[in-house]
Amino acid sequence: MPITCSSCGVEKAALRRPKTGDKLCKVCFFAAFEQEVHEAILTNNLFTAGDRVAVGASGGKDSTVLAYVLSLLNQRHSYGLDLVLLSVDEGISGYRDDSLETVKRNEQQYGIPLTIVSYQQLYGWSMDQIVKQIGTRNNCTFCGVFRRQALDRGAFLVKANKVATGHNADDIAETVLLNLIRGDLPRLGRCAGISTGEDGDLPRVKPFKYTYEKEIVMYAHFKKLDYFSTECIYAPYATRGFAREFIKDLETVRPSAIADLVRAAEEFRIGPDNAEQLAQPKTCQRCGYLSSQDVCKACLLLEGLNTGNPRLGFIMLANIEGNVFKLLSL
Ligand SMILES: Nc1ncnc2c1ncn2[C@@H]1O[C@H](COP(=O)(O)OP(=O)(O)OP(=O)(O)O)[C@@H](O)[C@H]1O
Repeated sequence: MPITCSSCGVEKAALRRPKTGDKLCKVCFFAAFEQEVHEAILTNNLFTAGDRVAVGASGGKDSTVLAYVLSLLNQRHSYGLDLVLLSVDEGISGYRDDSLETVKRNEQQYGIPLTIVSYQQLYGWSMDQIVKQIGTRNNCTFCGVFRRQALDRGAFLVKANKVATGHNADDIAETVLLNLIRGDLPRLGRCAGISTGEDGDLPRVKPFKYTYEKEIVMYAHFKKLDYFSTECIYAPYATRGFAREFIKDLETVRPSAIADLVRAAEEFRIGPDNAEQLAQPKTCQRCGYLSSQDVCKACLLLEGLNTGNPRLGFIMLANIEGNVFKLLSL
């Protein structure tokens, strides 16, 4: 006997929402999903009419759904946003080149203009070249630091005043756990924020902060969105993967684990000692882009690469972060 949608009471239920357990038809699921993102945007004042928003577009499920839903909500609720797609080509053959083809199709499908910036063009190094130099152990650190700055630089290039990324509740829960393991209290207190850098030139917002990854996948699947679903070829070595597996296991005994981890970090109060460690935003003395230190992390890592001693950049980075675990992993 088919189960009826618990929202409209008319249509056949097509799915069980991972977040609430509700059995819904496709139309009611779409409506609930979109409404929750809309409420997260409104409640947290993520956007102001006239904002030019660079949507970080990797071609993966999260950013593809984000671009689609932002464009839909922008029209439906007249947000008055000027949306642009911004992709960073890290130079990973067999991975990013394929996913960028997806973003190029999304540009046509959603009618949002796309700009691509590359590590090669910005730093003179592709990730393939970096991995050749340093191997696959610490490569995600280089990629993460460069991507963060590349998104800033791309956003300045297209004259965006805000960056939106597809980070979802699962991503944030993983970050909470990683910061806890590292004992990085200043970051622990900050990582669950739905927006960062509000005081600076380029705030970043995460409209999917409360959205579960499983629901994003369901949304993309039922809407038949065009996205790229292969994992990064260099990612299997990242610590984040282990945090992800741990949270998945935890969810089997505690289904609210993701929401709990996000809430725990939100509730976390930064004491005066840790507050001092929260560096104020400034500009890098070398490249002039946003930095929390006199010389930004990208420039430190680049110095190591360009002097043929990539470990040096990594050590300098670990030192300014006071991250003994990074040093131990060398
Ligand atoms: N190469 C890139 N170019 C532009 N934005 C990116 C890129 N990589 C990541 N991002 C942005 O950062 C967010 C989080 O990236 P992450 O690497 O965690 O991927 P993810 O969780 O698999 O997301 P997605 O499914 O969108 O790839 C993405 O949703 C996207 O907004």
